[in-house]
Amino acid sequence: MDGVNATGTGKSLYSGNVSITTDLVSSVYYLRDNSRGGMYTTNMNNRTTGGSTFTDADNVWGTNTTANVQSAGVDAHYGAQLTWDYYLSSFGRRGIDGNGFRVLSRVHYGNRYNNAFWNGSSMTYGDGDGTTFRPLVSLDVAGHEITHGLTEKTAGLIYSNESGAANESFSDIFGTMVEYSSGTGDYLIGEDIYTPATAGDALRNMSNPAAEGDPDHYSKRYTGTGDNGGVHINSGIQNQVFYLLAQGGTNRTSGQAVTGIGRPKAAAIFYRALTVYLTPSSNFKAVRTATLNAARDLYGASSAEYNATAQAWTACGVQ
Ligand SMILES: Cc1cccc(C(=O)O)c1OC(=O)C1CC1
Ligand SMILES: [Ca+2]
Ligand SMILES: [Zn+2]
Repeated sequence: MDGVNATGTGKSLYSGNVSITTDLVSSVYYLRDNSRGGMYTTNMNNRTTGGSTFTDADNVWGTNTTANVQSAGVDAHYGAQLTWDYYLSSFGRRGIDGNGFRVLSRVHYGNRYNNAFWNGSSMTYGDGDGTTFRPLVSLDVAGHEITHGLTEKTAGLIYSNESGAANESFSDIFGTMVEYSSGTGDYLIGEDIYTPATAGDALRNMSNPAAEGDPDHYSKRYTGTGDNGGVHINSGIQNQVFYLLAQGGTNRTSGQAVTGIGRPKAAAIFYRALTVYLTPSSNFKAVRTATLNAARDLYGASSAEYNATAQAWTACGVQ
């Protein structure tokens, strides 16, 4: 039944008080957004099956604390909303499939569950155990998980070894872009959710991957079999390429400098590479080629943007 779009007030865990689009049906508000493909957010009640769409009587949701189960629902719903808006306003893409794909966000999954994942049709967020993780619903995580869906529906990068590390990096890149779209951002991944007792750390660091134990240069890549061949480790190489291309700077391993072109242009190059050129088995060399093709298409073969793209990959050891 089509309800009436309403603007609710969401008291989130990590983004303060935010406006969220909700659905009014017979005097009850639902955490559903008919203006964005019908995306909706459910409460899993700390189980791993079932779940029901959050409802509310007065369209004011959560209390900015975990004491109210709606708070995490607000973050997940807001994160999905910002991710939809980012891809639509930046690239004209309506949803992860370009055809208004209806995103489901599931929160309070499992018991003290230290994970967040995309399962092919929905994002799922655990509450964390309170020591390693707080509820995993921050903006960069929402953007990260939903981008796994976009990657699945475009390049389909196989989730192991270098194609898997590229897959992970695209999710970190666009999770970060979604976070910045909120008005404030950083090049840390999961800083709001990771180890609440330790300030300043994160799951990953794009400006200095080594700060979280990941490589910033191809010569330092992990070649073992853990983590599906290091998908969350070697992502640091491509994350560093993006950071240097966007912001400019010098790679700590090679000492090579890169002239930055700004986040929007760097994101446009990586988005076009992902959605036009890459294939399931693409490795870092193929991503370099794809981003050069994208930069040529967007800015010209001898443009500053093209040259900076080549410079960034070279600085990180991918020729
Ligand atoms: C916490 C976690 C564990 C395992 C896989 C992922 C995954 O989605 O790759 C994961 O979530 C993240 O990396 C998000 C970005 C913080
Ligand atoms: Ca961040
Ligand atoms: Zn991921």
